[in-house]
Formats: sequence, structure tokens, C-alpha cells
Amino acid sequence: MTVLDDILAGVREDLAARKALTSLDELKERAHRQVPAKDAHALLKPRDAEQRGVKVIAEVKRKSPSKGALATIPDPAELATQYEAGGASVISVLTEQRRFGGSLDDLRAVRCAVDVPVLRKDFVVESYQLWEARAWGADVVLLIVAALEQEALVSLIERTHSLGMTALVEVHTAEEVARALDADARVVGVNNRNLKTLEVDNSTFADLAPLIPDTKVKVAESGVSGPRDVVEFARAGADAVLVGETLVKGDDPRRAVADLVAAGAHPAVQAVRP
Ligand SMILES: O=P(O)(O)OC[C@@H](O)[C@@H](O)c1c[nH]c2ccccc12
Repeated sequence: MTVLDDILAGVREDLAARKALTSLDELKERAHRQVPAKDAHALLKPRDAEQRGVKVIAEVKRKSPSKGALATIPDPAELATQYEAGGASVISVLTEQRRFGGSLDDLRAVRCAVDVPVLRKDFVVESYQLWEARAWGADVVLLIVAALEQEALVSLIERTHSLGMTALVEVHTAEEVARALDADARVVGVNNRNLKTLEVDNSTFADLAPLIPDTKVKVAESGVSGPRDVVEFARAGADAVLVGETLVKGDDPRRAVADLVAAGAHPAVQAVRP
């Protein structure tokens, strides 16, 4: 059993418990009462060349299976406000409870505190979770190719789009890239961390990015420890980076995000981007 299998088993149990409490109909009603989802795609890949730096997706993350406790984060809304002030384009909120210490309450708190799009970062296995994401105010959801059969991936992407949200489709191998493209993913995230072994290898993004057409939004996930990594991913074709640990562990999250945004927007970086 891989780490991913183990996480998914816990996710399914927690999901069953939530489904017993809230019917899909009730969730749909709540989702329909939300203001429409914000367009994260347009923010991550603006048409206007002037705004074309590498964007930063900043993550609210308390702990992880690979690193254990990272930060207590008593006030996720405050952290998200700092991220936004530092120039983050999207805020990612882990909502998985057992391994990452997150919750849907964190998602809502962040949603209420910022204007930028908010990503529900979880292990989505069923459309119920997409309705849930929308009902709690998410604009973007993560869909992990390694966790889904192809048919499920296709229908979850379609459902995400029909709810007006953006799907960040996560891959880790060339085969998963092909599956994501077949399923019509518009935003593809290459996770430098293998979710089956938890090992991080930053060359994963550079290896897989050429397989993803430039019309897609390419996101480098995990492994950003500072501005140098942003420059490296930018050179390999990243439109955005997704950063967790480095931001939650530092003492000035606003400044830390601003430094990454500045690195991604630097003219020397832009000149060498493919
Ligand atoms: O903390 P890091 O190394 O900056 O990584 C952030 C993000 O990429 C990571 O949290 C992540 C990427 N894909 C995931 C899927 C599930 C849970 C977590 C993740």
C-alpha cells in the first residue's frame, strides 16, 4: 500500500461521515447561493504580456505526511491576508484533516478574508466533494490523476468546469500528463513530490513541462524553497509555482511571497522563458 492509498482510505471514511450529515441536495442549494467562482485561469495566464510573470499560489498547510508538523496556523484568514498582500495570485487551502490538519472551516475563513481565488486542496474522489468545494466558496479544486481512474477524472473535470470552477490537474509522470491532456485539463500541475513515496525531485517539472502544450497553464508544485527555485521553474516553462512549507515556516509570509513574486516577474527571467 502506498502513502497515497493510505491517505485515500482515510479521505473516503471522512467523506462517508460528511455525506451522512449533509445531503447532496442541501449542498447543491448552498453552492447555488454562493457568488460565482472567480476565474483563476485568467489570473494565472494573463493575455496581457505586461502581467506575464510567474504567478505564486501560496498554501495554508499545517502539517504533511512527509514533514510532520509545519506550523500551527491559529488564524488561517490572517495568513491568507498576508499572502495576498505579498502578491499571491491564488491561495491554496488544504482541507484534508487526518494527514494535513486542514478543514472546510479553514477554506471558508480564507474565502471570507481575501479577494483572490481560493483553491480547495484535497483528495477529490467524488463529485460530492466538488459541490462541497463550491458550497464553501472554492474557486479552484485540485484533481490528482494518480488517485483517479480515467473515467472519473474526465467526469470530475467536466463537473468542475460546469460549476464555474477551475481544475488544477496534478500529474507526476509522462503517462499522467497524457491522461490529463486526454481529459481536457486546462491547468496542469506537475508535482515534484511523488505522492506514492513522498520524495521530492525538482527535475520532475523540467522533464514533464515539454510534454504539456504552451496553451495550458503549467504549475510547478512542491520543492520551492526560495526565489532561486522560482527562477529555475520559470526557465523550464512554469506559469505558476505552488508553495507551502517555505511560506508557513518563515516568520514573514508577506515578504516571503513578495520575494517569490519579484523573482518570477524579473525581466531576466522573462527573457529566457520558452
Ligand atoms: O510544501 P511544499 O513542498 O511547498 O508543497 C506545496 C504543495 O505542492 C503540496 O502541498 C502538494 C502538492 N500536491 C499535493 C496533493 C495533496 C496534498 C498536498 C500537495
